[in-house]
Amino acid sequence: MESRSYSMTETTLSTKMTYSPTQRAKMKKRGNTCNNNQLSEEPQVRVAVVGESSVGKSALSVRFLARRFLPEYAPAQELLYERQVAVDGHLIPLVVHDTASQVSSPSSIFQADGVLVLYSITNKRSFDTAKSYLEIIATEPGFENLPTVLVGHKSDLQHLRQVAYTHAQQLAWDVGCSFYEVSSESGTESVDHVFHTLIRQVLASRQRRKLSSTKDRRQRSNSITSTLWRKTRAAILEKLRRSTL
Ligand SMILES: Nc1nc2c(ncn2[C@@H]2O[C@H](COP(=O)(O)OP(=O)(O)OP(=O)(O)O)[C@@H](O)[C@H]2O)c(=O)[nH]1
Repeated sequence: MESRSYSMTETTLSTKMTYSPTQRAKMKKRGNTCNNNQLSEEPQVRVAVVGESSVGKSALSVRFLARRFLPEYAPAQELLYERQVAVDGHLIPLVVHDTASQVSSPSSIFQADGVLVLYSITNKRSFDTAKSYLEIIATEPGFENLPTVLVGHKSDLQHLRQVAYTHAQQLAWDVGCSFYEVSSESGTESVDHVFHTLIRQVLASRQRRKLSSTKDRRQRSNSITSTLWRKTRAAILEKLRRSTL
């Protein structure tokens, strides 16, 4: 795989962000914690953006990370973007993998903590491809409970719509993932919402795993304690029995 890590200073992607007063005010408005010192550092979150060619994977990634629209279509090789983002008081080192993967070998998904499955609402075939990705995520071993969001992209092109909203909604419902229609052309808000939703799902899933492993440890330790207690009790009873002989 050819991949590049962009640096924010060169291409406005990938840096450790510190926030200006204006940015902090905006983050506060969006519900994010606004003080760098109050943000808790989290482990890296890796997001794979998958979907058929030309559905707008690069446009969506760049809209979220660099707040601008890519009007030109330049078929891209795989790219990795790195940046820190603030979500709900957590400072997340985010890696966005703008993929060129084939549905038949979705290796990028194996390395991801969460997946955005894109199709264009103007292209029925891209919806079928998205469906194939969702089927793989739902059925392949190793992808159990992988946080996933289905994204109907280019929602500004309503007059060219080929995929009904309700059709996609039903698919998302069937496989148990979130679903949004968004446009990278129209602005940042809906695109932010998609990424933030996925990041929240990744954090929640990590939290669940942590809790269940703590529960397992506690159960194991309880069973060790009760075995020890049974042995100690037996030893005491034996001592008492001997002393009364
Ligand atoms: N109208 C509209 N056009 C969009 C939108 N998102 C992307 N495009 C356009 O769709 C074309 C393809 O976008 P890309 O981001 O290059 O698509 P891609 O999925 O990365 O394509 P590959 O690199 O071939 O995989 C570009 O001309 C974009 O400007 C959108 O939300 N609305």
